[in-house]
Parts: sequence; structure tokens; C-alpha cells
Amino acid sequence: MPVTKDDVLSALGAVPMPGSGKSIVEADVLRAVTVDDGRVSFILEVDPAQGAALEPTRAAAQAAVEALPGVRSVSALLTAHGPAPKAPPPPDLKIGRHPTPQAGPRAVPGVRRVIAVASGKGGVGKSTVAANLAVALAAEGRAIGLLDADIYGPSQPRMMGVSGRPRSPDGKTILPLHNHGVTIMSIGLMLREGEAVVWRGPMLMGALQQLMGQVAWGELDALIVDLPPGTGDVQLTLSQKYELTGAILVSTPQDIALLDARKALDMFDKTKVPVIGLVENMSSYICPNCGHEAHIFGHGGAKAEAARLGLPFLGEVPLDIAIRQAGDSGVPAVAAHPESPEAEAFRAIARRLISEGVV
Ligand SMILES: Nc1ncnc2c1ncn2[C@@H]1O[C@H](COP(=O)(O)OP(=O)(O)OP(=O)(O)O)[C@@H](O)[C@H]1O
Repeated sequence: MPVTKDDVLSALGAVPMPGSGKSIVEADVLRAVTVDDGRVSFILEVDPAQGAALEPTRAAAQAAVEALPGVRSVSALLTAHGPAPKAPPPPDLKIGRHPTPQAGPRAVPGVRRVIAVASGKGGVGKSTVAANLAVALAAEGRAIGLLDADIYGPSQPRMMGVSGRPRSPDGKTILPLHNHGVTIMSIGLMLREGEAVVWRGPMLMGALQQLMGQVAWGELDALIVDLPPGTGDVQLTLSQKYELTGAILVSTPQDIALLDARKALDMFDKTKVPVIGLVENMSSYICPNCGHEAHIFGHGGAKAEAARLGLPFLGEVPLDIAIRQAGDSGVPAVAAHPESPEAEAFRAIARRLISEGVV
């Protein structure tokens, strides 16, 4: 069994953080935990004043992970980027406020294009496609941001291997995180552990406005927005309040024929957001043992449907266990094994978006 991020976190959960009475996991000093094919890396971000005194803790953390079966190498770094001990803690930003009145769609400062990744229903691999496309576009030299706006199931922190509450030095600007060449922000990072999101309408709009407007995105060629599945308030707010370049619709072969995917298309049509094209995910199944390719869900459904609807077909991504394992370990397939066939599926779509001037 390959070692998983959960295995690593549970081993690190037994390493005490001196002076806190907590483990290093509970003390929230762990950052950027990534697990890739037995290679584990993580950072302990501590107060500058504690810095060197915590070297034994770093060594203990490294040893705890090295002891796990299946671990091939461990990179455990100590950084001291935290606030100085006597500095006031950063103000606690409240996410999920009421929306600020706003006339008409607006641009996000510094961001040249906003591209939504959407799906008619959950579980079709929208977040997987968004993460891998973001990494693939960044690898092609584009400045890319990834906003996880999936309020009900934010999965980008897990997929992109980022953790920890983002900082806000001035109480207004939210500093995004970075990994795999991508600037990342997720609603999941702003919520406290176990905090269920029960917001509706106006609160969702307020949260989205904060994520779009208060995050210091910097200069980006494109901001990729991972939407919640379906056609709810977040989708409407995004398409009505922001200048969207377009939407990429992700579908499985059997789902495209169903009403869900068409409802999403209709919504973008009504809100006048151009649909950049369709991606067929879980297009065919690649057997991890023999490499045989089987079309479990049928094949080509999305391509045929795209042709029927006059939409560009952007490409197909196989159902491949390597894609799921990569996503679960915080290193998307494109970053973990850039030359593999599964990564190539995403990279081909990224190159196409670039060559057609979409990004
Ligand atoms: N092509 C693929 N091959 C193998 N596993 C995949 C593939 N695409 C997605 N998965 C896996 O399927 C699960 C669901 O994927 P993902 O979270 O990306 O879907 P989603 O559409 O964003 O779902 P939701 O909107 O409900 O969050 C994940 O465990 C992911 O790793």
C-alpha cells in the first residue's frame, strides 16, 4: 500500500509542539504536506523567535514519517515566516459577509482572464480537471491562479497540497498560497475545522466577492475558478458580477446525455457566459495491471454532444487510478508525472487553450 497523506498526518499528529501542549498538527504549524509516490515533504512554519530551538521537533517529525512503511524519502523544512511573537495576531477575517452592492460585472484587479470550471453534477472530476489544468497552464509559462469556490465541498487544498489558514497582514487583504507553480485560494482554507457551510444566497455572494476581490492575486494571465457542481447561487453571482472569459464544462461520458450537464449549459447561455468547451472526464478506463483501455461508460458521448450543440470539444481524460492517487496526495498528476499519458491528456488541453488564445 502506498503511503497516503492521512498516514503522514496521523504520524505527525503524535509529534509534540514544545510549549503548546499540542501536537504539531493541532498547533497549526504544518504547511504544504505533499506525498508523491513515497516521497514526502512538509514545512514547519514557526515564529521567528522560536526558529532554531525547534530543530529537534523538525528532526522528530522527519523521523516519525521516515518510520512509516512505504516512505522512500522525507524532506522536512523549518521556516520562520510566522508573525513575531509580540506582534498582534492578524485580524480574523470574517468570510461569508453580506454582499457589497455592485453595479454590473467587474474585472478582478491584475487578473487578465477569469475561467470557470463547471459541471452539471458532483463527482464528475471538475476539481481534478481544474487543478491539473492550472498546473499544466503554469508549466507552459502562464501566471495562473486557482480559486476553489466549491463552497459545499472544497477539495483544492487536498488536491493542490496546501493547508493552513491564509494570512491577512492588514485585516483586509488575504494572502493566497502557492504550490506547483499556481497561486491558490480556497474557501476551505478560510473556514474553521468542522465549520459547516450553511450559507445561502446573499452570504454566498459576499464570500465569493471577498475571495475574488480581497485576495492578493497579483498579476495573473488567468484565474481558474473551481465552481460547486450544478447551477446555484455561486455560479449566478460569478457570471453576473464578474467579467468571465468563459466556462469549461466537465462531464463524464454518460452524464452529458443527462439533463444536468445541459442545465449548466443553459445557465451559462442565459447569463451570456461563453462556453469555452467540453472536457470528457473518465472517458475510458486504463487497467493499472495490463494497460488495457476499456470504455466502461461508453465513449465519445461528450464529443458527439459537443458537436450537436456546436461547442468545442477540448479533450478527453481517462479514468486512471494514478489521477486519483495523485489528487489525493496533494500533487496533481501533471505535477507528479508530467510525461505520463494521464498527464498528457491535461497538458494537451492546456496547450490547446493557449494556442487558441483562451489563456
Ligand atoms: N480521470 C480520473 N481518473 C481517476 N479518478 C478520478 C478522475 N477524475 C476524478 N477522479 C476522482 O474522482 C473523485 C471526484 O473527483 P473531483 O473531486 O475532481 O470531482 P468534482 O466533480 O469536483 O466533485 P465535487 O464537485 O462533488 O467536489 C476524486 O476522488 C478524484 O480523485
